[in-house]
Amino acid sequence: MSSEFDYDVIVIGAGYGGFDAAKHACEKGLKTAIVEARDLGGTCVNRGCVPSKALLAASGRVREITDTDHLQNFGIQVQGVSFDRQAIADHAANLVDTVRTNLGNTLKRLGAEILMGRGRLAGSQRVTVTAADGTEKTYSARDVILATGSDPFVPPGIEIDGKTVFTSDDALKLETLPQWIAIIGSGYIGLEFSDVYTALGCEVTMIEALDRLLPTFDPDVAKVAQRSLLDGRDIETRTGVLARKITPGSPVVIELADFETKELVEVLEVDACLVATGRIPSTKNLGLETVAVEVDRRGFIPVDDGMRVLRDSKPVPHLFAVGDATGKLMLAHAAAAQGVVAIENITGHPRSVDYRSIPAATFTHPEISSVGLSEADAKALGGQEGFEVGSVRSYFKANSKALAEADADGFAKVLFRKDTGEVLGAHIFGLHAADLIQEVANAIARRQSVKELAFEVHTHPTLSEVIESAYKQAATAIA
Ligand SMILES: Cc1cc2nc3c(=O)[nH]c(=O)nc-3n(C[C@H](O)[C@H](O)[C@H](O)COP(=O)(O)OP(=O)(O)OC[C@H]3O[C@@H](n4cnc5c(N)ncnc54)[C@H](O)[C@@H]3O)c2cc1C
Ligand SMILES: NC(=O)c1ccc[n+]([C@@H]2O[C@H](COP(=O)([O-])OP(=O)(O)OC[C@H]3O[C@@H](n4cnc5c(N)ncnc54)[C@H](O)[C@@H]3O)[C@@H](O)[C@H]2O)c1
Repeated sequence: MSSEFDYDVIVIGAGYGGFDAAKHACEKGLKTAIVEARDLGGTCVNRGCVPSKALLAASGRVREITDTDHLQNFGIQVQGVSFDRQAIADHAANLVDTVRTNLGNTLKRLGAEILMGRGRLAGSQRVTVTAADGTEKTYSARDVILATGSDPFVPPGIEIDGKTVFTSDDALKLETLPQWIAIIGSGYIGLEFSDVYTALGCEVTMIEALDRLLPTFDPDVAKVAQRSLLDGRDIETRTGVLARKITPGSPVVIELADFETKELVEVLEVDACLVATGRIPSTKNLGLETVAVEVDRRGFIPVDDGMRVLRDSKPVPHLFAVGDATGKLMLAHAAAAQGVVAIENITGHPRSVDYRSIPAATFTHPEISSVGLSEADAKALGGQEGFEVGSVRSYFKANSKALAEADADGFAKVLFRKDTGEVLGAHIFGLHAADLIQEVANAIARRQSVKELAFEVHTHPTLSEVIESAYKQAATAIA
């Protein structure tokens, strides 16, 4: 026990960022407390990754066994497929319970103290916790980690009733399957839910403010993904239009305005609407003013790559922040990695987060994944540092395993330095892209060159040979 302080470390927020920080702190022998205002596990476990992947798994099965054309390739006929919406919803809810319980048990087993309530800074090295009954208690800690995560962003003019107009928080409960649903936003959440809804028989209209769909993805990957995941499923789409007013009810009324002129262009009447327009940090009322820290324009806590909170661009002693609240990469594994890095620095082992090697995946059928630099950023870096960027594509239709699965749509694009061969990034659309990206992520983490990677032997026949083929093409291109 720390004699001077109540705890060595207090973590505010028990999402993946906070959980991994607290877990690693306990493993390092630190006296640790973790404060949570809502549910252990945060967004990912309760309202994010975990339930969404459960819905995608169940609806994916429905898609598979109702895809008669695909099954025909194997000589299989299936008739009369039915599913129970509530049972699918229960599958997701039960998984959430299991994962949340496991997470709590892990923290208890490791000796972390769980303080249920809302935490806020009360000056340097002090945290006040307000419990649900209003009682307050202030604790001291040598180091404090802010891990308060994020919430759905709802643009002004959009009214949420949680029944007919909702964010992912409510959509994950799968309380209804509307006949016609509009999805606002073609990012991660919009895409994953369009996959779930179309598999379960809903008609979807997708609305995107920017002038192209899937604007956050590699443009070439986005084109192929759009063809397969949206056009191929008869999803109606609108681009360059903002959902400027949405009124819940029956029907839900959506006013669409031109993104540039802001003039009304269309009014849609649908059965339901999912608002998937990004997320904002949960950094209000955190007591940041007590340590004179200012959040940025969008509310994110400024941090360096060692996860130290910055005040006037300089680290604030004993104060760290991790996860979505920092806005670096709003992904569960990124939050977890940041939590571990914060503890390493607290325990005197200097470490920083290597964002370039953190992969991302969208769990549609098939999946989309990426790691490292976009092609535009790679070329900009090349311009600054004086190297040329190479780009190769390897297609699933040339892969025996994908052909055996009769699921050979897609490709992997690998970006590399033409001088050294160092891998700079990869963007994949295709079967199991979320698993395939890890190999490239590991290569980027080690700053490896395609010159060596091209000689690494891959199991035949596996989808991993799509990456092997890309490495070989890249090595040949610079030989
Ligand atoms: C629908 C959906 C699907 C997703 N799918 C994926 C995926 O497949 N893969 C992936 O990597 N990421 C996914 N994400 C993103 C992922 O959920 C987040 O990046 C991750 O949860 C961030 O973790 P965090 O610890 O920073 O914050 P959070 O998980 O948001 O946790 C923060 C916690 O802090 C608590 N808190 C906030 N303020 C206080 C306070 N003052 N006092 C005490 N407690 C407080 C909150 O109650 C919450 O429990 C998904 C997100 C959504 C919405
Ligand atoms: N598989 C995963 O890892 C996963 C899954 C879901 C969510 N997430 C995380 O959650 C975050 C939030 O996801 P998201 O899909 O909500 O955000 P996003 O930023 O990925 O996409 C939001 C989209 O909505 C559009 N938009 C914004 N306002 C609009 C308006 N008024 N009208 C029309 N379009 C509008 C934006 O142009 C953008 O394309 C992601 O950034 C990601 O980090 C990750």
